Amino acid sequence: MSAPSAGVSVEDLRFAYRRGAEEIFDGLTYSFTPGAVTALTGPSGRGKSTLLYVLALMLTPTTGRVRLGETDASSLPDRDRSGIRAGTIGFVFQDSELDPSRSIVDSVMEPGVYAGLEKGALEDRARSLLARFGLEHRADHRPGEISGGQAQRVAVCRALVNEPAVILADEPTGNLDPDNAALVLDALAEAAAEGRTVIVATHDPQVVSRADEVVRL
Ligand SMILES: Nc1ncnc2c1ncn2[C@@H]1O[C@H](COP(=O)(O)OP(=O)(O)OP(=O)(O)O)[C@@H](O)[C@H]1O
Repeated sequence: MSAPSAGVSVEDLRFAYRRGAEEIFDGLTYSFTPGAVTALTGPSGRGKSTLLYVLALMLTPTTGRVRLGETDASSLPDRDRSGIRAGTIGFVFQDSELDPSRSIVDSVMEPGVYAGLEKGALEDRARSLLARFGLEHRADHRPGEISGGQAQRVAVCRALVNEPAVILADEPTGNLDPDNAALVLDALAEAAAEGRTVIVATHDPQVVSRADEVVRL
């Protein structure tokens, strides 16, 4: 499992989805604090999700840098970026993006399989995470057989399973009732307390009020 890292920062960041399209971020420079939950907030369309994708090394900045620890990750070749992503980053997608052909427990385990973790220990951890979020009875079902809110909690389990140094979550409470939202926020706060860097894009005032730091785009 990965140890918590020295953190994530961006320098003079700009990004455009296409050549000639309007640039997002306008030269953003910011260091995200390890051991803290940082909420990314601001009006729809400002680039909260895009910033998470850039931090996750899924999109390459048009200009500027993304650093993970001491590494300038934005300049690395694709294969190296995939390796860093698998070993260091847990990502909660806004719409869960679970593979319909896999069982829930297999979906939760998948990032650990990519990271080369031992199967038995990985399955135990996946099942205990599902139990924490009240989903142990859904572990052997498929994504088509669970609700949107349950899928969102599964996506959170998937992001936590590797105990990654960096956790990026896109509206992780968007489909949840207040009790389940609190469960997710407790888990993210606990991950931060372990020294991880936790960054959450959100419109949810409950998430913003519980965050240690807030970045408004
Ligand atoms: N795949 C894409 N191709 C082209 N433009 C995109 C793409 N995804 C997002 N955009 C544009 O980039 C800008 C930032 O979008 P993004 O989804 O990052 O904003 P956001 O702040 O997360 O919004 P929301 O709060 O509505 O989720 C918007 O103008 C959006 O239309």
